[in-house]
Amino acid sequence: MLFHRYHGLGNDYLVCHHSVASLLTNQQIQRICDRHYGIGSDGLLIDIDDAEIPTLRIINPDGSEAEKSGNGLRIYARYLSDIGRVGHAPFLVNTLGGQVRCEVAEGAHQVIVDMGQAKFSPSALPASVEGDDALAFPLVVGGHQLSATLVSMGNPHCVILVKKLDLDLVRQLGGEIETLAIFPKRTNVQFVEVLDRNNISIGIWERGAGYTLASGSSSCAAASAMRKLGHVDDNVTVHMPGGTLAISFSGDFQVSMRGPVQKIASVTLDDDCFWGMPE
Ligand SMILES: N[C@H](CCC[C@H](N)C(=O)O)C(=O)O
Repeated sequence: MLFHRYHGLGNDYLVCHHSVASLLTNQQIQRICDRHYGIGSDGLLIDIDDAEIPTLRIINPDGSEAEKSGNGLRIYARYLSDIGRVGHAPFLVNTLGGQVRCEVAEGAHQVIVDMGQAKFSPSALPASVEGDDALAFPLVVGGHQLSATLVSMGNPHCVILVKKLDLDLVRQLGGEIETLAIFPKRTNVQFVEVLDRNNISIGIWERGAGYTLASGSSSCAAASAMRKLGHVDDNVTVHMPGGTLAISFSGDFQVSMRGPVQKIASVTLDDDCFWGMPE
């Protein structure tokens, strides 16, 4: 079975055709994503090419399915370019979290994705929080008084504004916030420090993946929350441990993301990877 391994700012994914994915159980996908017993990855991207518009499914390392992934979409767009299915003209991609527009820039190392509209209604995540939006609301987690803003990019995000970013706190509290009862489908988590009106620094805890070096939808959500709160302007550089993404806003919180993609390898998986697993 053939997999293609890419990363976007250190948020790495395996890509495979749906004819390969259809042979795999959810347990086997989790094994493939394991960094010791499998190839290792922050998730699996499944290319569904039997429709006129390319369709992407996104499976997290814990086997859960995500509605959208920003780095995943940039990687998928680059993969479609590498296999010659698209050129440099913009094209549409369908995801569970909605249709997006992608463009692979010259040289294929930069990809632009119009990620759709940021939504602030708790019901969009979903989250069981009263009101039309949940902006800078108090959340007590692990004895810490936090200020949370909820955003949907098609997938759910809980954005925590802090004075000073502490990545250890992201690792310490991320999993507890991810699984709070107010998030029936769990949530992605970002801790955000506003550097100035055009720069933010974020730490990421991903739903179904844990701490990651970068996240596209998290960057969009964090920048959108800070814009909604009036802390940033229409163009924001998001600084993450894995690198930076350029986020820009148009209209009513329509979010565009531009950033790099690199191919690492194509990998043929040996069936022995699954030896000893329950049938
Ligand atoms: N784990 C996320 C999906 C991947 C998000 C991240 N890798 C990105 O680049 O947006 C979720 O369950 O919503």
